Amino acid sequence: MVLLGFITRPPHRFLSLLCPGLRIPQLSVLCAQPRPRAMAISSSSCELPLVAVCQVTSTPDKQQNFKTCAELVREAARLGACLAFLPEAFDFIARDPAETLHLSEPLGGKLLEEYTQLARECGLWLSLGGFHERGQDWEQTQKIYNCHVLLNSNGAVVATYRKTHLCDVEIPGQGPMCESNSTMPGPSLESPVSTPAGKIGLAVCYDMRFPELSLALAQAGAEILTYPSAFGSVTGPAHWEVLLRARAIETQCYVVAAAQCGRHHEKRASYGHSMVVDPWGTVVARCSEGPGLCLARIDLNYLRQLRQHLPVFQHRRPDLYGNLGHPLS
Ligand SMILES: O=C(O)CNC(=O)[C@H](CS)NC(=O)CCC(=O)C(=O)O
Repeated sequence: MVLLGFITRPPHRFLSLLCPGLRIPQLSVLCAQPRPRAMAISSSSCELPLVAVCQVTSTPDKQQNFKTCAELVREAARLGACLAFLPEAFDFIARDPAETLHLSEPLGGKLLEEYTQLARECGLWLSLGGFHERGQDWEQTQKIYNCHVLLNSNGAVVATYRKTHLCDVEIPGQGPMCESNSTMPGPSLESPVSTPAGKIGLAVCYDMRFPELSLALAQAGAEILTYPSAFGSVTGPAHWEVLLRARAIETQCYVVAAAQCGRHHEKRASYGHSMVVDPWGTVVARCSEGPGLCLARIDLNYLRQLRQHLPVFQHRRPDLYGNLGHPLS
């Protein structure tokens, strides 16, 4: 007999963990609870789209960074992923703003061309989480954008989002960050984009601290929120997972966060712990400290059921606090 019932706890679909940086043999199942029968009949897990999250330690060496990212993307494709996510600054992390500007390229430059070839070769979509982009106003401003670029499996640019909240902060113990020294804030949000894994809302790193942005993306139809990041080593342990899980729970979206990890150069290190969070707030895949890959299946039926059972978007009171997160552009 098949029991169709209320979902009493999040049904965990295929959850595997792959971190080549670790010594322990990988491909462990993160959550041991069996899937409720009612969910098992709604969709077979191997038909669900698989996404891969890549964790790297970018340095100022662009060619080496490309090699590392390309290896992970090829591995993601071999494992059956339809979409691979790379972190903020996947192209490079420089030692100072002058070097950042020097190493930056336009979207039509050589590096993006290499990623176009890679997407085509592997036949998967790529979220390039934070490209140091020389925009159209480069000649006047001599500043760049922190641009999240989405490529389809033909290597075509299907969307770009330029980070709107710049990280100008001074956290004791972490060293000052002043992104606006080299970077211009993006002018607008980007409507969620249809991909083989679901509708993706684009953001970058520090943007995750602004729930207004995630609400705007969710209200515009996002099913997956993406926060490619290079989180610091002090804010990381304190805030990273809490913020990502909060964004997932309150928007009822999957959250995919590819992260930088380890030491980039003598002055800078990142926290790592890339993860995928499901709309219930469960971390369904995660990397550890080192470079590597983790994978998760995206179950949009589960997302829709959860939104029916817990209809927070129908319970909002914009009459009390305004229509936060509206409109998109
Ligand atoms: O510098 C580059 O090349 C790319 N940009 C970044 O790495 C940015 C600005 S320095 N990092 C963050 O936003 C970290 C946010 C953070 O750590 C937090 O919100 O706690």
